[in-house]
Amino acid sequence: METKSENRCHGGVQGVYSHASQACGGAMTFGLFLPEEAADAPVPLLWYLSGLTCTHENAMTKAGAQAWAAEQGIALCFPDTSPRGDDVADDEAFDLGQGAGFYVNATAAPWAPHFNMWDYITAELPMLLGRNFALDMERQSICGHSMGGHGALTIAMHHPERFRAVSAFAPIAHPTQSDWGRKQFTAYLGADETAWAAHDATLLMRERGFDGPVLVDQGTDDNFLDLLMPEALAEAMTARRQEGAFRMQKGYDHSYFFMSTFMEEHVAFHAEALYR
Ligand SMILES: N[C@@H](CCC(=O)N[C@@H](CSC=O)C(=O)NCC(=O)O)C(=O)O
Repeated sequence: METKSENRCHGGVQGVYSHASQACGGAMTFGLFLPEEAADAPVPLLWYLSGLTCTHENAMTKAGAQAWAAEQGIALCFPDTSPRGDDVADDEAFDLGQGAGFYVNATAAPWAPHFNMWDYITAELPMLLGRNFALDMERQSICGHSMGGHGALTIAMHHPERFRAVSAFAPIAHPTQSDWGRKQFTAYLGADETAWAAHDATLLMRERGFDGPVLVDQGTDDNFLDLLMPEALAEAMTARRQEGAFRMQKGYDHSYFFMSTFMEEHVAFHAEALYR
């Protein structure tokens, strides 16, 4: 692992690190914020999964999460959203290929050799973090935005034993029925739609739900509402009687102004679950 940068931040350290990833077949970069408490003992970890076009840097520099994580004594991990590099497949569109890994393991050409973000986020990166930093991996929680909200919800519902809580900002809520999902699943997973269901938050909510609290915030003025399909997830949460809250926030759009507004509440929500 290589340290790219470390900056003092809200009494702790905001680091950026790169490492050779087996899952993604090349170098991957991530951001990790450690609060000052990590100097003395392992601290709980909150994952933040980012959306389309993002690297590890967008949320790290625009969401304002470190202030609230420092207050709660929680670490934050900001992974990249896809494998990168000249030898990695890509597409001209911003919503496919590099910057758009969709948190799945690709099985179809030309994506399969590198696009294994599911394994990267659920297996390889947690192992690396646990071995190299003062993190209490028995206390993890996960959140994300848009494509990252989809990733956070689907990963949490597949790993309820690992994550104490899950939250999402404007998640891609029903990707098997949206052009943000159908296009990428066809490319990464192939045309057989039975392989897609495991990566649809609404279908997973209907089928199994999450064994812990769920918080979803969605802006009413989001320019991508038709693609996100929040109503499907809200309906599934209600039908399952899922513990949690689904909030429509008046006037907010899809930008980081939205996330930074509600980040304090999301971090506090996770802190409550992590310190219970
Ligand atoms: N460039 C695109 C819009 C891309 C966009 O809005 N990306 C969002 C995530 S969307 C769902 O996953 C984002 O987080 N962008 C990074 C940022 O720093 O805002 C277009 O022009 O339509």
